[in-house]
Amino acid sequence: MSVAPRLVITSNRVLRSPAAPAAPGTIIVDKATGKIVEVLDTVKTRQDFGEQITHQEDFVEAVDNVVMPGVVDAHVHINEPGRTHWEGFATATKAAAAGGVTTLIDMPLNSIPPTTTVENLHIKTDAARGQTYVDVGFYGGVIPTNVNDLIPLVKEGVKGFKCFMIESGVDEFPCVNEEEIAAAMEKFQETDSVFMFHAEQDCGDIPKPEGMDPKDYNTFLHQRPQLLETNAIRTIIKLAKQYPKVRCHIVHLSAADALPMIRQAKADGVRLTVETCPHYLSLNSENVPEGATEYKCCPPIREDENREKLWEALKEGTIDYVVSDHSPCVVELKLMEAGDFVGAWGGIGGLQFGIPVVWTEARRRGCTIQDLTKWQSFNTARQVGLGGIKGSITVGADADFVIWNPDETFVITKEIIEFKNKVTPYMGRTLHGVVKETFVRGQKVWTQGKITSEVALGKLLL
Ligand SMILES: NC(=O)NC(NC(N)=O)C(=O)[O-]
Ligand SMILES: [Zn+2]
Ligand SMILES: [Zn+2]
Repeated sequence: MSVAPRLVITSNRVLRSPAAPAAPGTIIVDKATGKIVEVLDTVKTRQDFGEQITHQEDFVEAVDNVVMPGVVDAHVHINEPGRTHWEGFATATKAAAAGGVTTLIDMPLNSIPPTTTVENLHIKTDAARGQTYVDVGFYGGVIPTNVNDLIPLVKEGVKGFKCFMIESGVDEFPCVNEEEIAAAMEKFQETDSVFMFHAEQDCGDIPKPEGMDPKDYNTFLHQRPQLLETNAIRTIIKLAKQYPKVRCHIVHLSAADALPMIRQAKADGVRLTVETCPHYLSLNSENVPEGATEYKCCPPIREDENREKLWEALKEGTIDYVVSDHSPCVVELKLMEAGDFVGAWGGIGGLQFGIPVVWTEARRRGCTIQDLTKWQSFNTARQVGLGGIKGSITVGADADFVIWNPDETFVITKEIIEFKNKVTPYMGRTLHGVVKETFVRGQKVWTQGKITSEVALGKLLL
């Protein structure tokens, strides 16, 4: 009688889902399908599995390291094709694997062409195929001219749509006005697709930075006040009420001033979800060094007091989850030598460091690994329609795991960064939370600081 080969992982700290704390467990995976077939609540031994273990490395004893559902990073800019020198599929997904991210969802802009038509989506997926070390899904974009492309993109399997309410930073992806948003909502109300907003809206109230020092972070902060975010979010909530069937989502929330409005909208039953990012939860404007443009992103990193309010909102569930918004560019466009905050590209490189950046802050606020799983794996998976498949360790789900040590620290250096352009505001920081091994559908893709799969086995999720 032949036995089905298994991968077995044991640990004293298995975190199955946000519903229960870490506890001893044994996870049994069918190697043929990459699915979890059984989860036991005791730590078994190698002998318990006999011939079901065909290779020594298929029995993994994590001991006191945490075994958690792989992170689902639902907001990443991979700029291939067209701007592959900014970021490509191979480098981005290696960085993901290194950071315990087993699924990422790619944003529709910064690659050329942007993902705004079915044809463009195919150009994107052709570029991705065979290059990804983790699983990758795709968002479509809403721009002024593609209202008739939206439903076809939904049918192709995009995981949602992003639009901008202010210039996006790239010419190929223009922003939309209220009328154009409403026209897109007409389409989306027949679907379950999520409509995501870059929520900054200029109602003629941006002060010009004239006479201000471009190397001073406050000059940039002054140009992107909280008001832009509250303007946009007020508009989004108004439109969401007009189209109550449409799932609306605010990406990368930075402005705590918008929280009362969001709380009220959620209490009123508006279909609204909200994300924030590790940089808004860990960095503050008071500590941005002069000319340090690696900190520039839109909306901006704000004051420490604002950051604490974001933490409160995350803990209470007003903010639903945390994503990287990894949006890098080539070093030159960061204008680091000039230290010009006004002219530099806005976007932060941070994929790979989501777990340690959030965990380092979370642990000193009394949050748990359960919370982290909810914010970075469970809720994000559910958001993009992958609940039950990704984001939890449960029978029938994909065997996507990150094994990590929450108590160990490490230092971020250029040498350990896997993403293409080694620019990040976290450089030199000592963080808690060391990723040891990453598994995607039962295959070990990362161990001991290295990629372990010789071929890129990531799946495109369409
Ligand atoms: N063009 C961009 O990638 N923009 C991104 N830039 C940031 N966040 O600074 C974003 O998500 O808006
Ligand atoms: Zn954005
Ligand atoms: Zn983004």
